Amino acid sequence: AREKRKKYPPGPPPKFLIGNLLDLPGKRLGQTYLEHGRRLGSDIVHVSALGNHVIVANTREVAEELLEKRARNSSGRPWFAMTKMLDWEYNIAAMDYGDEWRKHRKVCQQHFNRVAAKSFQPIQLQKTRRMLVGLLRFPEKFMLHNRMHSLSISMDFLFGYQIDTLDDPAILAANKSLDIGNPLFTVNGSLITVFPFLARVPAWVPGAISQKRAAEGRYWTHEMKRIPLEDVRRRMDEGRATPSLVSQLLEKKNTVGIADEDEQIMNNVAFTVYGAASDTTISVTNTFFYAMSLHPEVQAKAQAEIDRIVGTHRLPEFSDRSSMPYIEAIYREVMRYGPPVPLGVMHTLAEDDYYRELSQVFANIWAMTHDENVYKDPDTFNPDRFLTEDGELNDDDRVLAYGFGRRICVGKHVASSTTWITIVSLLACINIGKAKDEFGNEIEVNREYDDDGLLVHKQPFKCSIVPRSEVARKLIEEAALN
Ligand code: HEM
Repeated sequence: AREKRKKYPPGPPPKFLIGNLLDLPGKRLGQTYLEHGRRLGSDIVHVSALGNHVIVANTREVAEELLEKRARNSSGRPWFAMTKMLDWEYNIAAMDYGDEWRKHRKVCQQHFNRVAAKSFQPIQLQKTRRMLVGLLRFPEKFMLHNRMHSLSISMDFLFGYQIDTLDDPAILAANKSLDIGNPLFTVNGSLITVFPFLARVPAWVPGAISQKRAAEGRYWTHEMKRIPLEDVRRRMDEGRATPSLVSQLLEKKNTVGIADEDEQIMNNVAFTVYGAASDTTISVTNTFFYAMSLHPEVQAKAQAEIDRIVGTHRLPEFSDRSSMPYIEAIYREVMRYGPPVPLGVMHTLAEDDYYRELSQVFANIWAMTHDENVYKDPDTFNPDRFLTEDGELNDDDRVLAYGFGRRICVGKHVASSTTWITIVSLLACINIGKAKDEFGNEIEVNREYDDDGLLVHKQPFKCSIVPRSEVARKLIEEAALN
């Protein structure tokens, strides 16, 4: 046993059986593991509990070595007893490395690669303009508009499903299902839930899911799948379906016919993406609102670039993207400053590769994007760090927030264009600043984030949102008519 122990990198001392479980907070894990690493003088940290091992890679070099150079042995996901109990086997992010995953990933690549992802641009543009209208009418509800925005984009391209309210039953079901399933993907989750006799993990153990909660999870997962599928089928029968990934597949099924397996794969892609695409993008856009409310100087510089390239008499289009390095730098900086999945998603390190026993590796994306040796003053929001002295983009173009290796986010081109068009359209039309109280005093912005161990979200905060000019207001109103 001593031999084995020696093979693991350093970590906080484990307690008998429960190991490090009770030492580990459920929040701010990026920071916690970075601090452990610093204290131990190591860029890899090891924690264990109940016979499960987790390795956290704190630097980009270690993550690239383990998850990219050794990708053949580090592209799996653990077998979760809970995945089955929650009926989460549809979820591509949770599938182990193998043929099943490969087939699903291939379909994702076909639809979400850099070129194919362009077909979603009309939807992204239309929904972004709708968000602008919402902000004009109810600016204080910016976080709700942001949620609607992100969800309505993916539900539209996946199912042609239109969302008009956040009380939409498909959205409620997805939220409930994800609330129960997401904790599996956290460090604490992987320390306990890969445990085959999960049912015996007592309910007081952080992250344990009771049988009752699992049953609830199954119910909501079922609803989350049923509602949009029934909707798209009904609209097709009535001849009023708009083109979407699922409707195109059903169309093909009704004409030339397709294998049941292909239908199942497409459905799984749609169900997975509706979870994977929304909360992540929502988190990024809220971080953008937050950063803008604190940095009027960044906003002014961005608006000068927009006015120079786009002018003030039309709204930005995707074709403007490559002409605006400063906006691109803001996109990169938002992703660096507030990576929505700070510890990424675990990869299983196959036996006999690096360490003797099976373990899960997490890439500490937060630590990498806040590494002082790479990013000076990492806690300061500063897009200039992505520009050269003459204002061109520098070569730091890898967005680490999308993860690593063969499991890297397969939706990164979709995510990038949704985020970009949102950022540039908001900057073009509105000014974001600190809100004022009834006496005209600025209200301090709440800086805290909520954190469920997988995703981080800005806590609600107040900011002021006003049209940049009368011309901008008119542009938004005209866009609403299209
Ligand atoms: C800013 C938004 C987004 C961020 C920050 C993000 C981040 C991530 C991360 C960190 C992973 C895990 C990578 C790893 O295991 O190393 C992931 C996986 C995934 N993402 Fe995204 N994502 C975003 C948006 C999207 C969108 C828009 C889609 C779909 C169109 C998507 C689909 C997926 C899928 C299907 C997986 C699972 C891939 C697999 O396990 O093979 N994501 N994402």
